[in-house]
Amino acid sequence: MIEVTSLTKVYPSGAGSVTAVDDVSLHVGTGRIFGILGRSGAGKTTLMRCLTALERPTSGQVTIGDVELTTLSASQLRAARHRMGMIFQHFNLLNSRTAAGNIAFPLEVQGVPAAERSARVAELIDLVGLQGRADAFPSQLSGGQKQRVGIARALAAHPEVLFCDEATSALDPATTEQILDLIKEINARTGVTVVLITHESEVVRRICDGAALMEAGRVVEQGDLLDLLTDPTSRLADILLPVGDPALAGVGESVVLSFAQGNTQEAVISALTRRFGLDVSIVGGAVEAIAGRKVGRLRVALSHPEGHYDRAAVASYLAEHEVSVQL
Ligand SMILES: Nc1ncnc2c1ncn2[C@@H]1O[C@H](COP(=O)(O)OP(=O)(O)OP(=O)(O)O)[C@@H](O)[C@H]1O
Repeated sequence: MIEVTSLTKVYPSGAGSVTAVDDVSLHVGTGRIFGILGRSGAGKTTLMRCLTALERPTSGQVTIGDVELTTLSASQLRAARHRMGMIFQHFNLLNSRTAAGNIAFPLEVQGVPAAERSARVAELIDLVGLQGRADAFPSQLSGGQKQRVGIARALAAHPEVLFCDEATSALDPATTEQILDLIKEINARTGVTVVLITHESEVVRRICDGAALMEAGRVVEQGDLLDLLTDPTSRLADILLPVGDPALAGVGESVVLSFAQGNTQEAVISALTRRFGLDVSIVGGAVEAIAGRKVGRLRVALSHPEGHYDRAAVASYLAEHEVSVQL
């Protein structure tokens, strides 16, 4: 479990200061895959550096498991960091060491005996799908293979949390998918909690079960991904499953219908026409398999020949059919 409480990080800047992280509170349950999405400059890297104790916050607390990082001494912090794995956008491998040598490195630093180290490295090579490449140097590996080495190295000491800092931003779309799927598989097999910071909505859509949206140093939304995606007012939902500009609605009232269920949405749309006499035109829509469910958002323009309709009845009919809407 990760608990962040009122975390603020202020950097001095020229004559003034920059608040890179501004009063952020976050909760990430054990074993979850949690994505922190934000544009460049939103404060993601600074937040990640505070979570991994590479940076001391100006104020606030970070608790990982049962350890409150902000109260630890330098040596206690080093020990706490052994319980965290990190992977990076540019892999940060040692070019003079083979894949196996890179994976073994943190175990050497921690003084793990040679025989135990080689057994663990062999296990990790298998886990990340690098069979046959253990003796290759980073310069002989593709970007995706380098990130597999990075993941294996991060997992070497059995961390409680795997932190991923823009881990797929340097990879092409197909390799990105493979690496994300690998992270998801590792989470399922080992139960390691995963925290990803990213500016790519695909990362959150593909593997996360929880997410936060960061803007100008603040977390403006956070929670269970399915709850956010089925909340018609969610900004994160608009980013992850965009459904078109309300201005394109033309005649009628533009509303978003959100659902996380089977194929009943077509029936719901026709019921709006049959039962309530509404004209419904579809402006835009997106349906994706997210967190193991089929999740959809649909922007429709609603109008009624008489100019008004029973909004409460429509809202409760939709709610009965597990379709969320804000009317
Ligand atoms: N060491 C520092 N000194 C001064 N200002 C900093 C420092 N590190 C970050 N900042 C400022 O804090 C803000 C947030 O930066 P941060 O790198 O955390 O954002 P980000 O969301 O990770 O962006 P990017 O994806 O571009 O790295 C920015 O305005 C940045 O200029």
